[in-house]
Amino acid sequence: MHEDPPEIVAAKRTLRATCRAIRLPAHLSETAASQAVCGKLHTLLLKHDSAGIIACVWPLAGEIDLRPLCASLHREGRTVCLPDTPKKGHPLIFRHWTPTSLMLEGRFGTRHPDGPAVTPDIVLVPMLAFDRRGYRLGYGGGYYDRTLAALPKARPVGYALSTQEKPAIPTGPHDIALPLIVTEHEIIRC
Ligand SMILES: Nc1nc2c(c(=O)[nH]1)N(C=O)[C@@H](CNc1ccc(C(=O)N[C@@H](CCC(=O)O)C(=O)O)cc1)CN2
Ligand SMILES: Nc1ncnc2c1ncn2[C@@H]1O[C@H](COP(=O)(O)OP(=O)(O)OP(=O)(O)O)[C@@H](O)[C@H]1O
Repeated sequence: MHEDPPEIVAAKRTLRATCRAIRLPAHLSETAASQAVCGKLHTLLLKHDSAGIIACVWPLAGEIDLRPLCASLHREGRTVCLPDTPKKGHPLIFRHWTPTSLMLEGRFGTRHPDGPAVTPDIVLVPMLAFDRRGYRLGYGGGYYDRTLAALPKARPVGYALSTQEKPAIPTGPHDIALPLIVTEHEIIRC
C-alpha cells in the first residue's frame, strides 16, 4: 500500500490548514445550516432499508452536529453506531449507540459509546472540504479511506456545509470518491 506522494501530502496539508482556520466561526453562525444538513440526511436515510445499521458521527468543535439526527433515528427504531478512533493506520471501529450510552473520551478529542462493535450498512462521512467529483479532505488520519476500503458493502454518504465545497481536492492513491454528498442545500450525486 502506497502513501500519498510528497506533493499531494503538501497540497492536502495546506488546504487542511485553510479549512480548519475558517471552520469554527462559520459554524457558530450556521446552526440552522447544520440542522438543515441533518434534515436532508434524515430524508435520504428514510428511503433506505430500515433494517440497516447507520454510522453517524459525534461532533468535534466546529463540525456539523448530527446528534439530533442520531436521536431521531434511534426514536424511529433504527440502529445507530458511532466511530471509536483506533491508532493511526487502522480502520475505525463502530460501536452501537443509544441515548443512554456512556460516552468515553477517545483519540484526538473524539468521543465514542461504550457499546459493542457492529458493522454499519451506511456510513455518514464528515469532511473538512469536498469537491463535486466526490473527493473529500478530512483531518489527515486516513481513517475514513481505510474504513471504507475495509467495508466494501457499506454505502458512504458525505455531509458538509455548502461553504466547504472546493473546485478540486488534491487526491492520492487511497482516496475513495463518495457517491453521495449532502449539504444544507442539496443532495449531490457524484
Ligand atoms: N467528529 C468527528 N469524529 C471523527 C472524525 C472526524 O473528522 N470528526 N474522524 C475523521 O477521520 C475520525 C477521527 N479523526 C481524526 C484524525 C486525526 C486528527 C488529528 O490529527 N488531529 C490533530 C489536530 C487536532 C487539533 O488541532 O485539535 C492532532 O490531534 O494532532 C483528528 C481526528 C473519527 N472520528
Ligand atoms: N486504505 C489505505 N491504506 C493505506 N494508506 C492509506 C489508506 N487510506 C489512506 N491512507 C494514507 O493515509 C494518509 C492520510 O490520508 P488523507 O490525507 O487522505 O486523510 P483524510 O482523508 O484527510 O483523513 P480522515 O479520513 O482521517 O478524515 C495518506 O498518506 C494516505 O495515503
